[in-house]
Amino acid sequence: MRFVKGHGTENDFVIVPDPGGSLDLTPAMVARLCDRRAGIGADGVLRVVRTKAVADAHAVADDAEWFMDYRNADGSIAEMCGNGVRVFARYLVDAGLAAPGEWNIATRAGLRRVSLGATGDVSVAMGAPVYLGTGQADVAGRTYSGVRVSMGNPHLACPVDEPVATLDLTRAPSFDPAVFPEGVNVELFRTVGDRHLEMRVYERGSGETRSCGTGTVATAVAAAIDQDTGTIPEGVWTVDVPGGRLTVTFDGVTSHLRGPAVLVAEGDIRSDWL
Ligand SMILES: N[C@@H](CCC[C@H](N)C(=O)O)C(=O)O
Repeated sequence: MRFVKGHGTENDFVIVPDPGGSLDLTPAMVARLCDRRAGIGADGVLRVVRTKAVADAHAVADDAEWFMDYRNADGSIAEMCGNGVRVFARYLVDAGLAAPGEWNIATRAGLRRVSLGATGDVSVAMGAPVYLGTGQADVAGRTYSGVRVSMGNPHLACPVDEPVATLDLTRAPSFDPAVFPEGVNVELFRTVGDRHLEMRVYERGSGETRSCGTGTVATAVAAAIDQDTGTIPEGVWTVDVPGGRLTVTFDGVTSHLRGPAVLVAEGDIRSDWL
C-alpha cells in the first residue's frame, strides 16, 4: 500500500490513496499507522477516495471528485479536519489528480472549497461557524470557560491570560457529556495583539497536536464574536500555534483558513506489518 506523509503547520497526516474505495481501513489499522514509535506516526489519516466510490458521497459526486475520509490517531472518525483538507488538496495537485485552482472536496461535514497554486499556501472555505453558546472543560485540574463552536466538528475555545506555552495539556480534558455528547476539541488561547492570537489545542481522538485548522477558526470565532447577537464581524485574524501560523478571514458569509501544506515523504506500507 502506498502512502504519503504530510503536514499543515505540523498537524501531520498519513495520506493513503485509495481512489477506487477498495481499502477496508479499520480503526486498528489507523491507530497502527499513526503510532509514533511502532508505525509511521501522525495525528490522523487521510484516505483519498473518489466520491463515486463512497456510497454516502454519491449525492455530491457532480460537485466534488474527491472525498476526504479523515480518521483521528486513535482510529475514531471525525466530520472535518481543516489542516487535513488543505494537505489533502496539496496531495491531489502534487499527484496530478487535480489541477491548481479552486474546486470542492467532499467531507463528512459537506463540501469544502479549496484554492491553491502549483506550490505554496492552501486556502479553504470552512463554512459559516455555528455558535452554540458557552461551555466549560477541566484541564489538568483547572476549569476553563469558553465558547462552543461547531465547524462541522465540535469545539470549545477558551481565552486565558497567561502565555499558552505555560499551560499543562498533558492530560485529556474532562467535560459534561450532556453538553458535548460527541466529545470536543478544546482550544486555549490568548490575545497577543490586534486580531492576533496564540493557541494550543487538545484534540478529540488525537491528544495535544501542534495545530488544528477547525480549532483555529473556532478560536478566532471565540475572540471575534458578539455573544449577544451571535454576529462575527468581517476581518482577518492571525493565529499562532506551536507548529506555525494560520490566517482566518471572516467575510460576513463564511470563514476561510489559509496556511502552509507540505508533503514530506512517500513510500510503501508493508502488508505483512499492517
Ligand atoms: N486537526 C484537525 C481536526 C481533526 C478532527 C478532530 N480531532 C475531531 O475529532 O473533531 C483540523 O485541522 O481541523
